[in-house]
Amino acid sequence: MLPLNQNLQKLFDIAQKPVKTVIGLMSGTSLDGLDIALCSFSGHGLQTQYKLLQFITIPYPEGFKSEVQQVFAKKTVDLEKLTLLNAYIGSYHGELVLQALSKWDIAPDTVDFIASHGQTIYHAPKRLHKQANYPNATLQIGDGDHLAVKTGILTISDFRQKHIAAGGEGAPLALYGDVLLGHKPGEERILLNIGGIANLTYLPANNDTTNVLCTDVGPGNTLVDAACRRYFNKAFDEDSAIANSGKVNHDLLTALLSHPFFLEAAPKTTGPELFNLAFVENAQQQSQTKELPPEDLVSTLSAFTATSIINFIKANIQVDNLKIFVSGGGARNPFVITQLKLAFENIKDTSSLGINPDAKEAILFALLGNEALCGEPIVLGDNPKVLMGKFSFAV
Ligand SMILES: Nc1ncnc2c1ncn2[C@@H]1O[C@H](COP(=O)(O)OP(=O)(O)OP(=O)(O)O)[C@@H](O)[C@H]1O
Ligand SMILES: CC(=O)N[C@H]1[C@@H]2OC[C@@H](O2)[C@@H](O)[C@@H]1O[C@H](C)C(=O)O
Repeated sequence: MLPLNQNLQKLFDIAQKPVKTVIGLMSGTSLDGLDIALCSFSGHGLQTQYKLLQFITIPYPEGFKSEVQQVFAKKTVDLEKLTLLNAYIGSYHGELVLQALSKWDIAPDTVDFIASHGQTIYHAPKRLHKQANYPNATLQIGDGDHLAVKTGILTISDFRQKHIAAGGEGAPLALYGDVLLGHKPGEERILLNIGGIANLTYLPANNDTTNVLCTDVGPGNTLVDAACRRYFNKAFDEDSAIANSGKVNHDLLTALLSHPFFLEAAPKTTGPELFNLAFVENAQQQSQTKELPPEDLVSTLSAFTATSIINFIKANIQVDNLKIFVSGGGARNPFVITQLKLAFENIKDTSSLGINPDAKEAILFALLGNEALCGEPIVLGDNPKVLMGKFSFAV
């Protein structure tokens, strides 16, 4: 037999290791920074065991955010800018990984692989683009080859395309991690992530994976963040200070909740391509609330986030003794969490499951990378039965 080339040999050797050291990277729709989770993994599938060894979010500088904003969720963009950002973000994320490793005093060559989500630039499920001849589509940039070459570490990236190729919408991928790490027989659980967009996974007590449901439910923080940027020159509503200083306008709230997205059957996905300030202005026009004071707008948008989550769960997951575990930056938004607590008895953040709520999505990508390298496709109802991710070698 011919020897494997060095890249394939390395891949084979890593796949055989009983314990792997993995970096999971997530750069979400909030554009707040890069989440870096250093984990160790052993096993795969339902036997997966992981430990979070280190976690950091490295905030993006304002200059970087505004560059990305130029192409983010925009129908029309400067194609040169997009091309430049694809290479730049890959290499920049590589630099941030090296910074984090140096801070933790960990040598890059002790990391087996990086699993990188990249930066979503445009999410276009058919429900949004409505062009019969085109499939579901999504675009994440920050090419894995640049990360691999910059860090010298094998990189797995671009996880969402296979999900679409196999019939999905490319999201939410949380399902795969939530089933492997968050399921407990005998307990009705929801794992709710409130990031830029809110999504949830329902894990039934009877262990029936055909009944697992994972879907986006509506805006998480994206509208509140956008209103804070426009009216208060702030990146977000820290500790709900603005929302708590305003009043919820119920006419506007009703108009926001009347969007057909909320009546569509789950699973479904969405993004800031739909939930943006133009959508809010349209609802303000419908409800004749264009003159609303900005703090009332932030209150109403915060109530919109909470109410759309509450409505979805009440309409779709009618089970007794439901336990809800929240993650994502929205878990730190007191206004939203207070409303959720009024609606549901049993709600905590995912740290009570031993899962760091800020790190959960970065851990998810580390886990998906582990599956890509040494897992088997698993059956989860009608969800695509695939292993996702593309391999980039450092040499
Ligand atoms: N102290 C706080 N008070 C209020 N809101 C907060 C606080 N801390 C974080 N947030 C919210 O959380 C957001 C960041 O959330 P997160 O990092 O989960 O988003 P993301 O990973 O970009 O999202 P997605 O899962 O949609 O890709 C901030 O933009 C802000 O809206
Ligand atoms: C296309 C895209 O980037 N979607 C994100 C976004 O952020 C939250 C929600 O919308 C979710 O569907 C998804 O991310 C998580 C990690 C997921 O796929 O589970």
